[in-house]
Amino acid sequence: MTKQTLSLSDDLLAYVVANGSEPDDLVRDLIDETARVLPADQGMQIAQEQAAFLTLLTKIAGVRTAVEIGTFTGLSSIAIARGLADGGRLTCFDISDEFTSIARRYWKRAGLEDRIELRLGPAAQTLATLPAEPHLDLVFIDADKTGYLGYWQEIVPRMRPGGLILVDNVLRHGRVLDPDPSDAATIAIIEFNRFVLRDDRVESMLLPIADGLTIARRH
Ligand SMILES: C[S@@+](CC[C@H](N)C(=O)[O-])C[C@H]1O[C@@H](n2cnc3c(N)ncnc32)[C@H](O)[C@@H]1O
Repeated sequence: MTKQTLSLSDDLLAYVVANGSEPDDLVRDLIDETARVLPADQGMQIAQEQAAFLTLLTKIAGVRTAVEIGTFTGLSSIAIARGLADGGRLTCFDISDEFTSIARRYWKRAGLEDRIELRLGPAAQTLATLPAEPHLDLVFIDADKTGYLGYWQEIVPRMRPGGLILVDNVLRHGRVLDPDPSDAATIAIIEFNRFVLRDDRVESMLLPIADGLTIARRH
């Protein structure tokens, strides 16, 4: 028995993906196109095992109303939209028309365009256009790291009891351990993680998947 999460070699990660997270042709094309067209930004895309996890979790939770903050070229939005219950809807927030024009093309190809709505603009402002009452079943936060705490504060009151909030990159590739971090994103994530831990509106844990994924359930 081991008490420690394995650190994955490339081969072991490939095994993990091959055993349950293998992308289909559409997702493979999206990953390839993102790498070809946006080589400097491709690292922003979620990992394949995270995509599979998002789809499964969305199904398990019977999600009907979902929000994503940070869409990029569309991998996580496709993963969530594929898991939605019948009649379910995903609203995506992003600031980039360039990145999301690729996402929109793949939503159409996947037959998901009727389930997904895109709202362009800085999420700090556009999130305020959501109804104020608790109505969200699942939210995925994966945009600018310095904005996380503000997005959290907008989102938590809008979650239904039992609703799930997922937050990506909460380990900053290990930089959260830096005793004197110099980059604003890492400082913001350390503060964000501390805040979530003490937020008694939710029960949460930090999953060591990819670059760290917080999963929180609204009381
Ligand atoms: C890490 S990427 C998202 C990756 C995406 N979830 C995926 O699976 O491919 C971050 C995204 O956040 C967007 N973004 C950055 N700042 C933003 C802001 N202030 N408001 C809304 N979106 C923002 C960027 O345009 C980018 O597409």
